[in-house]
Amino acid sequence: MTAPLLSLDSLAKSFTMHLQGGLVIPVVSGISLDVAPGECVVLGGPSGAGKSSILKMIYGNYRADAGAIRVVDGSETVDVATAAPRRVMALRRNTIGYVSQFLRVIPRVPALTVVAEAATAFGLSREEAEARARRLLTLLNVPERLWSLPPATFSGGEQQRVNIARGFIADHPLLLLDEPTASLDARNRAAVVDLIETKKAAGTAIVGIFHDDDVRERVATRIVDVTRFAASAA
Ligand SMILES: Nc1ncnc2c1ncn2[C@@H]1O[C@H](COP(=O)(O)OP(=O)(O)OP(=O)(O)O)[C@@H](O)[C@H]1O
Repeated sequence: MTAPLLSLDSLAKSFTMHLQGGLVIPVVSGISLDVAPGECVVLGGPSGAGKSSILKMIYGNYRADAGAIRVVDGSETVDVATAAPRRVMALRRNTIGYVSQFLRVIPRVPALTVVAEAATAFGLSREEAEARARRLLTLLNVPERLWSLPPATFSGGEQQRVNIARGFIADHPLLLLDEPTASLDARNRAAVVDLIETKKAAGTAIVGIFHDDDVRERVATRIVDVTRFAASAA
């Protein structure tokens, strides 16, 4: 088997509610999972099982309570669980892409620039970035008349497609997808499935959450039910 790009080792997460007298809510524990280049591992399980929390730990948004999150970054391996914030920021720039369920709207910046900026931040030239942005917005059926407008007034589905274009434009070796197809119609879901297949074929390692069964079945190389990592209250 190809060496993993991402390795979760005995990872655990609970939340401490400081305003509730320090109440501890255990979420997941003992997560060990390897993801190789070209694989798409889908996290399954019911609402509240901890799927998004796992993605947020890998991206460094949530701190892990225990365990390691090893990510291969060029010739180095970085443990996100213990890395300094500056190292995590560099990982996000070069190695880990993340598509959340909603676009964080940036005021006054046109949609084409919102998308292209993710590629220039990754190190591509402005020309290449804009060419890729145009191609992706076309593939995702975002009408050209919208490209020069800021996405603040776009519909939910249009904003989400700008968000997906932004997440897919660079060549990050690891891509985290948190329900990217949630607000899309069948045609655009199919466009996202095609984009995921292209990334897999290019050797990107993907960890994703998809509520649509048809999308999940089409893109998953493996489905991991996270309820098997359910943590119990101490
Ligand atoms: N920042 C937070 N503070 C407190 N509790 C949180 C926080 N984030 C998540 N939780 C709790 O952790 C549990 C897991 O949430 P998470 O969002 O990871 O689940 P999920 O499996 O992705 O659910 P869904 O499918 O509904 O999105 C939930 O009980 C949630 O309330």
